[in-house]
Amino acid sequence: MEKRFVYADNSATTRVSQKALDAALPYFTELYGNPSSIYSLGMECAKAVLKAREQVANALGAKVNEIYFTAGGSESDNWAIRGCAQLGEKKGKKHIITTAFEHHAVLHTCQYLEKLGFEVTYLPVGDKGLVTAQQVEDAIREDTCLVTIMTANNEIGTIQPIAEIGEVCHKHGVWFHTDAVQAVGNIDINVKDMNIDMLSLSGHKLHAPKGVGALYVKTGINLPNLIYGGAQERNKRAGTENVPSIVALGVAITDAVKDIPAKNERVRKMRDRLIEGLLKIPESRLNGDTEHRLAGNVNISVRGVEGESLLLSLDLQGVAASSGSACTSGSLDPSHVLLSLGLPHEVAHGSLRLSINDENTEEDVDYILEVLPPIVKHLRSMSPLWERICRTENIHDYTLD
Ligand SMILES: Cc1ncc(COP(=O)(O)O)c(C=O)c1O
Ligand code: FES
Repeated sequence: MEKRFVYADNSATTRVSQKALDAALPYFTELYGNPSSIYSLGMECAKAVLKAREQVANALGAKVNEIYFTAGGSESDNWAIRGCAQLGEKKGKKHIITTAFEHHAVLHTCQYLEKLGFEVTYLPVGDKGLVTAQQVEDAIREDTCLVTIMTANNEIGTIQPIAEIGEVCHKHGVWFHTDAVQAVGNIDINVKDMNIDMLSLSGHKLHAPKGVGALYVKTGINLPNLIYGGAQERNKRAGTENVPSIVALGVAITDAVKDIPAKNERVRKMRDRLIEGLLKIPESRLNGDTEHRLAGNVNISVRGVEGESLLLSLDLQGVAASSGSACTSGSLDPSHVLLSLGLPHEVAHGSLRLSINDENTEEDVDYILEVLPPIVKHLRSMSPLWERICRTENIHDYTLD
């Protein structure tokens, strides 16, 4: 098969759609006003920001004044969690519930709050990467101010029972925030039906640019500022708006939430063919639940090889993928998500995430299935770790066949 470029890392980031780019471009050139200015050029821009706010609100089933634009998923997570902690502290509530496999934007914020005297419960996610509403209910205490649990995991794609978790939180009068950065555009979301009080999303995961995102905050929650210094975002988030990116986010999210079931059916078929093909590699396993899983997520561990080596070899063949998450791929530490499933370090290290979407084709799948197994075979033939595994576990070393 001829060498081709296959982008299979859509959980790391996505391409900006042509439509989103076209909508944004005039706001760099002709329509460069400051939305706070009162002359026409400024007001044009303020109108564009309002339209984008309506588009984001519609995509989530929220009200326009419940949407705040931010600089992305990490900022939204920080704002929601630190804001709720501040509100909770005033009422003497200094306990937070989250899971062991959240994105670092959530985990590191929680760890920071622990240093300030908060107590955090990190719920275990089991070997499938799922939590239950019952686990949340059992962990709620008198002094719990916030539950923050991601809608879909960025590494293994597992989808949590958000509506049930939200219901339990409301029963006990606890705020519920969800990091839906990986979920928006991939599963249908309605913040009211799903009992969500706060939700983080990020533009670059849904075909808008990097560095723009939003936080949904339910009416009635008076979240304190994360950034002070101006009246933007209804006095809550200072700083001149990133108008072109906000416009692009409005357009991109409107498209992203259209016809999700139909889009997913096609993506899921490709994903399942990938999984089936890759699991033919001896001593490989799929990480995370098979059913409650994003349609485009494949996460496999291949024993006896390093995830990093797999990535480099795949890159030479034109395939862009990821090992663990984008941040962890730069380091040699195994992913905290895979460790939270109970995988031994050795297995977690040999993990590969392929995240496809509706821009991928059946030919992409064919290509990955053609190039990956020989890469594994080659890497194993040079791996002292694989040799040791074969020797100690009496596995037939097929790389020598
Ligand atoms: C689940 C999750 N939360 C938060 C983020 C951070 O988003 P951003 O890159 O927009 O700050 C990411 C991106 O990797 C993510 O996957
Ligand atoms: S990009 Fe997701 S872990 Fe950093």
